[in-house]
Amino acid sequence: MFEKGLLAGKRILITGGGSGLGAAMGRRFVELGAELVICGRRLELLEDTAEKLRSDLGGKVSAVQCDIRDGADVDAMMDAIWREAPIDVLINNAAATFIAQTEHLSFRAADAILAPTLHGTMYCTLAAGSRWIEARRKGVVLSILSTSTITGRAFTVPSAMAKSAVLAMTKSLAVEWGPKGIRTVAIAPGAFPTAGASGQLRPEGRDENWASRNPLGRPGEHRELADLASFLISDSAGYINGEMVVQDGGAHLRSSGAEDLLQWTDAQWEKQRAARARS
Ligand SMILES: CCCCCCC/C=C/C(=O)SCCNC(=O)CCNC(=O)[C@H](O)C(C)(C)COP(=O)(O)OP(=O)(O)OC[C@H]1O[C@@H](n2cnc3c(N)ncnc32)[C@H](O)[C@@H]1OP(=O)(O)O
Ligand SMILES: NC(=O)C1=CN([C@@H]2O[C@H](COP(=O)(O)OP(=O)(O)OC[C@H]3O[C@@H](n4cnc5c(N)ncnc54)[C@H](OP(=O)(O)O)[C@@H]3O)[C@@H](O)[C@H]2O)C=CC1
Repeated sequence: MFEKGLLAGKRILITGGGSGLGAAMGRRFVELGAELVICGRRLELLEDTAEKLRSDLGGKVSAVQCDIRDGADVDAMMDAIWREAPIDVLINNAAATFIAQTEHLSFRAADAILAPTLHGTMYCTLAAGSRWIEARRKGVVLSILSTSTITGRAFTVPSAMAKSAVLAMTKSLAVEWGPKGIRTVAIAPGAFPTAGASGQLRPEGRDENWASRNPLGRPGEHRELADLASFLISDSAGYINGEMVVQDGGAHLRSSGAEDLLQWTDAQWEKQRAARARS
């Protein structure tokens, strides 16, 4: 679909690049010629992913441990990256979520979602953007959001709030940083099964028929998202700025994806809380 060297010469940082969609995007970017840096909290996972990419594809891939909830950690990571070479693209992919009845969320639980998904994303964007602007370099920020930015989403309210805020950031910075050569873009994926998303969002007992209710009758494939991301960060998309592309098979036109949970009984929610307390 793409020229082999579509991303040649680009150095890309993916937050949460050790697993799930972050790892899938990383693989595609390296296939297309990019140099990759992946970060997250679990160094062993990151090293394993980086090693697999290097041995499969032969590209330059490095792993950095960083908790994006901590601004000082983000700055230290960016300093270390910049000492080697500046990045050209930041992928804001790391995030957290879980299903819960909102009235049962403690403040700490709300912060557990908002801290990486909103604050961490802002810290990474600021840390990359300020360095690009100081050096008068071009850059691209691609944020992985959600269709909850359009529909809202019951039972994952802090995630919907954080993703909507990052969409506002994407649109606002398109205007403020566009003149400085920095593009900000976003993808709103529908359901792309990953261990992280399934673990947090699809506990045992939740409706199994969600994929068949998608207008296209299937979930997304990681490769499809990775291809869209590759295009959006490439020079071929150089005139796309401030936009969020929805990639969900049309699912959000039908429902937000949380309506099955409205049927859950208090007993089911109680069971969900108890299962978490035991884990
Ligand atoms: C059409 C459908 C499309 C679907 C769209 C989906 C859109 C978004 C998807 C995603 O984001 S998928 C990515 C999912 N991946 C992850 O979440 C991975 C990262 N996860 C984590 O870091 C953690 O699992 C966590 C969920 C953030 C928890 O992290 P943390 O270590 O900070 O938590 P704790 O210290 O254990 O607890 C803090 C606080 O939060 C409460 N809490 C934690 N989990 C739950 C839960 N499942 N339910 C309710 N409350 C929870 C915990 O009890 C603590 O609060 P207090 O008890 O101290 O008050
Ligand atoms: N899969 C899906 O269906 C959908 C996913 N999305 C979005 O796609 C993105 C990827 O999700 P997905 O691949 O499914 O899930 P994963 O759980 O695999 O990805 C989350 C990644 O973020 C990292 N991460 C979490 N917290 C932090 C932190 N504080 N600091 C640094 N890294 C962190 C995790 O690594 P570690 O734990 O090692 O830190 C992990 O690699 C997310 O933004 C998600 O909201 C949106 C809609 C649907």
